[in-house]
This record gives sequence, C-alpha cells and structure tokens, in this order.
Amino acid sequence: MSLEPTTESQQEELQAADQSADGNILPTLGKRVREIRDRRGMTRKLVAREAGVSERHLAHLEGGDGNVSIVLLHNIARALNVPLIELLAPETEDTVEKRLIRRFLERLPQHRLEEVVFRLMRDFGHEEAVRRKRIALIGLRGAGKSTLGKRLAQEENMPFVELDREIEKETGIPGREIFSLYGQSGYRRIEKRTLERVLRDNPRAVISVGGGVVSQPESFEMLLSQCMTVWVKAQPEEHMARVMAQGDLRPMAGNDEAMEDLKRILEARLPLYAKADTVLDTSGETVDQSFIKLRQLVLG
Ligand SMILES: Nc1ncnc2c1ncn2[C@@H]1O[C@H](COP(=O)(O)OP(=O)(O)OP(=O)(O)O)[C@@H](O)[C@H]1O
Ligand SMILES: O=C(O)C1=C[C@@H](O)[C@@H](O)[C@H](O)C1
Ligand SMILES: [Mg+2]
Repeated sequence: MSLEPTTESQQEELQAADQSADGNILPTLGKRVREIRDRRGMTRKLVAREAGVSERHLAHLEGGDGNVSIVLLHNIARALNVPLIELLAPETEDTVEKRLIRRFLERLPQHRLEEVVFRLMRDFGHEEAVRRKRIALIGLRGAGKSTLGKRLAQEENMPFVELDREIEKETGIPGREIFSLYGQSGYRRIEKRTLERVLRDNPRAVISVGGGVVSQPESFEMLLSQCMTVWVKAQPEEHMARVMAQGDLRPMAGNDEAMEDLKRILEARLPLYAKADTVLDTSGETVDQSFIKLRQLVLG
C-alpha cells in the first residue's frame, strides 16, 4: 500500500496535520480513531482484535497519550476500513450531503458497492463528463479570469467566451451604461439570458464570468450545474493593484473607502465563490505560475 498522498486535498490535509504536530498530533490522532470507530459502531475489543493490538494499547492511543508504530497504525486503519491518511488528517468541513453519502456507503456491505458504482456511473457519469467540458472561471475583478482563461482556451483549442462582452454584444451597449440604464437587477437579468444562450451554444468552452454573477442565484446555479467552476482568487490588495495597473483608476478616484468596499464584497461573496468545484489562489504568483496550476486543476 502506498502511503503517498495522491490528491492535492490530501496533501493539504497532511500539511495541516503537520502544522498541528507541535504536541497535538497524538490527541488529534486518538480523537480521530475514536470518532471513526464510533461511526462504524465497532467496539474497542473488536478493533483491537482485528488490528492485532492489545485493547489497553488502543485505549491509550484513543486517549491521546499512546505513541504507536506506523505498522500498528496501518493495521488499525485497516481494521476500521479507512485509508491510513484519514487517521492523520483533521476532519474537513464536509457538506451535510457528503457526510450522509459517506455514512450511507460505510454501512453498505462490500459486495453491494460495485452496484453503487455502476448506478452512479449510469446516472451521473455522462452528465459529469459533459459538465467538465465547460470550464467557468469566477471571482472578483483582477483575479485573472480573462488572462488565464484566454490562454487555457488557446492551448486546449477551445472557444473562449467572455460573458461580460457577450452581454454588451447582446444589448449593443457598454456594460457600464447597462448598469446605469437598467440597474444591478436589470444587468443580472440580461446576464442570465446571455448565460443561457452561451451554455446552449457552447458544449465545450472556457468561460470567464463577471464577479457579480454569484448574486443572482439562478445564474449561479446554472453555472455550478453545467460547468466545471474555478474560483480564481487573490489577496484584496492584489485585486485592487491589478485592476489599477490595467488603467482603471476608478476604484481609487476620490474614494478612500474603495479598499474597504472591496474587502467587504469579497467577504460577503466568500461562501458563494466557495461553492465552485475548485479554487485557484493566484496570490503572490506570476501569470505563468498560476496558469500551470490552473491547467493541473482542470485537466488533471
Ligand atoms: N498570478 C496571476 N494570475 C493572473 N493574472 C495576474 C497574475 N498576476 C498578475 N496578473 C495580472 O492581473 C491582471 C488580471 O486581469 P484580468 O483582466 O485577467 O482579470 P479578470 O479576473 O478577468 O477581471 P475582470 O473581472 O475585471 O474581467 C492581468 O493584467 C494580469 O497580467
Ligand atoms: O464584481 C462585480 O460585481 C461585477 C463585475 C463585472 O465583471 C460585471 O459583471 C459587473 O460590473 C459586476
Ligand atoms: Mg475579465
């Protein structure tokens, strides 16, 4: 069995576990073993027997003061039927749905899992493959959606669609004027209509979507369900500096509170942007570095 973390999230979990290693590792490990054992409904006696450790040793481990060899830990993980890494990593904040699904699967006997895989593939496999052919980049202004999206589309020979430009084409007026003529809600209405058309016309594309799309639930739901979404983010100061470097001095012109506004908007949108399939943090990185990460995230 390989002990290497295979996915980025596993690597992050291990790093987090590493950071908590300053004295916390044994209590954390003990708590995880106990939690998983309880979740499985297994007695300590049973786990100890299946893992080939004494009950006393296991009790010490669960109490946070028993050091344990990697081989024994491996045996305990096997007895609990979880990958070793799950014992070492702090539990991530899963959604209720993910927890329910996991619990459901844990209770199914091994011989029925093949059927579950088959049904999932049948019911969702195709849809999911289709969804992943459209890559939508979301995030605040200056995140790098257009810069990185255009390059990804070029390299992968896919159409590149800039939703804000499509809205301008659809209405025949610049975005800023749409805002002053129709207001925020008018803009979002047109955006929704335009997004429907773009998705219909482009089964395969890279789409850069204006940062405000998350405030229109129907549009955002459409994006999440029909595209592989990437939240492109940076530090607030970088968003601001990048927008200004592009020659748009409006954010700062006579407005000392611009930075505060930006932080507030980012904070308010965080839970929404966080619904994206994946996150690309461009903080402190060059365009080239972020592009390599993006390609890895979406193409694997
Ligand atoms: N790591 C990075 N990744 C992406 N862009 C970066 C990075 N570092 C600096 N930049 C610069 O930041 C700017 C990002 O602008 P871009 O127009 O791509 O953002 P955007 O997310 O499309 O914004 P908007 O919502 O206004 O359309 C570019 O000028 C780019 O060169
Ligand atoms: O972040 C935002 O609120 C916006 C970003 C732009 O791309 C446009 O979608 C619009 O100007 C709103
Ligand atoms: Mg852009």
